[in-house]
Amino acid sequence: MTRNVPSSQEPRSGAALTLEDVTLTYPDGDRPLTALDAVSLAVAPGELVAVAGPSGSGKSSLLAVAATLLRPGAGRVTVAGRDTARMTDRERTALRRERIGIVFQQANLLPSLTAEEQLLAVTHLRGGRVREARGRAGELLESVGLDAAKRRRRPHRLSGGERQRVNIARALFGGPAVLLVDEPTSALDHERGERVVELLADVTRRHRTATVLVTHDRALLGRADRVLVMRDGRLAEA
Ligand SMILES: Nc1ncnc2c1ncn2[C@@H]1O[C@H](COP(=O)(O)OP(=O)(O)OP(=O)(O)O)[C@@H](O)[C@H]1O
Repeated sequence: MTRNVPSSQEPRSGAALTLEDVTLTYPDGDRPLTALDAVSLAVAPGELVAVAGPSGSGKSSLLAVAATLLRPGAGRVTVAGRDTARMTDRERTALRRERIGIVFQQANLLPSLTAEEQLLAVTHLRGGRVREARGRAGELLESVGLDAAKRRRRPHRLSGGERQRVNIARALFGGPAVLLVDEPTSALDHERGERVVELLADVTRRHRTATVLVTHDRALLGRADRVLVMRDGRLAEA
């Protein structure tokens, strides 16, 4: 279902994620390579924005800047209303942990932990109470479609799609304002890929995350509220 979300790329007040005129260059011999060229984007809570575009066009760079993993050479990135350039490294790390959920292509799950423990490890890292977190971990895994038996399985006993569901539940566990997803279906067949994108649309609405989904797969774009295309480091409406 497409919802009535303003289609402007201009940063709006109330957006959970904004990029304003963001430029990113990588060193490349004598001439720096411009991976992001004056990119602006605003994503509202509960909105799913898909970014398509050819290989090497800058999609992963966009996610890395939004995740505050790379600092732009120019422009501004705000997350949950905070200007990330004005933060110390420590504050940025805390912001990333607490407000940003990241889902990469491969579900980077720890082989020795059960699905439930993958989520609880996040609590442990943050110094939270594992006992209280257990109920929430169970609920989240249930909500992404893992029943009680599967929640007790280690990754090698889960399917690729189920592993990606655990990955999504883990990214949601801390209650992020922003969810950044890079090619989540690249290791899945088409039908499983579609179901994972359906799930992303669903969690975006239920958890009110500002979600950016990078995908090569044009067939998956129909689930997004907005589709943008990256070409040579520039972002445009599809
Ligand atoms: N660490 C780096 N150092 C130098 N150049 C880089 C680096 N990372 C990416 N690039 C270059 O920046 C450009 C954008 O790369 P990016 O990975 O963002 O593209 P992409 O659209 O995500 O590609 P793909 O769909 O193949 O993953 C490409 O020309 C790439 O070669």
